[in-house]
Amino acid sequence: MTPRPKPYCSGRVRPHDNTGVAMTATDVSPFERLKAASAEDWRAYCQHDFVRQLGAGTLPRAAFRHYLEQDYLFLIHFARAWGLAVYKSRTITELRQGLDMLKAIVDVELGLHVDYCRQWGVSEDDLMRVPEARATMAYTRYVLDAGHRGDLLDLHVALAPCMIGYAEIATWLNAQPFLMRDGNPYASWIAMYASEEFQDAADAERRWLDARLASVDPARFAALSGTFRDATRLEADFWQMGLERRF
Ligand SMILES: Cc1ncc(CO)c(N)n1
Repeated sequence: MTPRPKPYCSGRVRPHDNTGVAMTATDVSPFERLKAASAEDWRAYCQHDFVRQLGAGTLPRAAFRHYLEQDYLFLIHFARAWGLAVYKSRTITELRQGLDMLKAIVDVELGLHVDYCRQWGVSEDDLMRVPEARATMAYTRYVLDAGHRGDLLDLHVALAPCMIGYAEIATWLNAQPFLMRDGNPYASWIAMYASEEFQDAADAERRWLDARLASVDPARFAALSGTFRDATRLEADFWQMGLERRF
């Protein structure tokens, strides 16, 4: 049951050049500083019990199914967020980047998610009738509002816990001693986010953020840190919603 990796990174998506930033071995990249400013929240999200149980293979199937159903609704709003990124674009390069992501989610990823849900006993009809959980509303609408209020950088920062977080979670899980390596029912989920394609997309996003964050002043950085922290806490709530099968 190995779904194909999600096609996040199409050929035309190119990260911005980062050569204007002088890096030495001791420098911490701007994105790492953003994470460090919310270190405890970031850890609570990436090492959440849902994630640990998924890695250990002990997560109740009903919790995973509930998560998958809500993630379908999440993906619809995620696509809208990239539509908003298109709208908020000021250059053709930015516009293409948003459009490529929007197309990848709508044309391919949502279809793959539906196929994947079917393997877990959830049909497309079921998915279309799923009531939206409050944690799903909170997270997705928060991201969209951050984009509406702000500019493209605010929107990308709100999306960073999702794109970069899942990549880091998969990498972290694969390095844990508690990982169930044989017969883990969630192996294909981990493999999808550990895939080169998803990791490359997350790297491109890190580079884009590093380039943009390098030129912001401290007040703006503090405001963006607030957005990043909020989005990170809402991602943690999304795991908790899955774990407790809450609406
Ligand atoms: C809630 C959530 N966050 C991030 C991702 C990664 O795309 C996802 N599929 N769902």
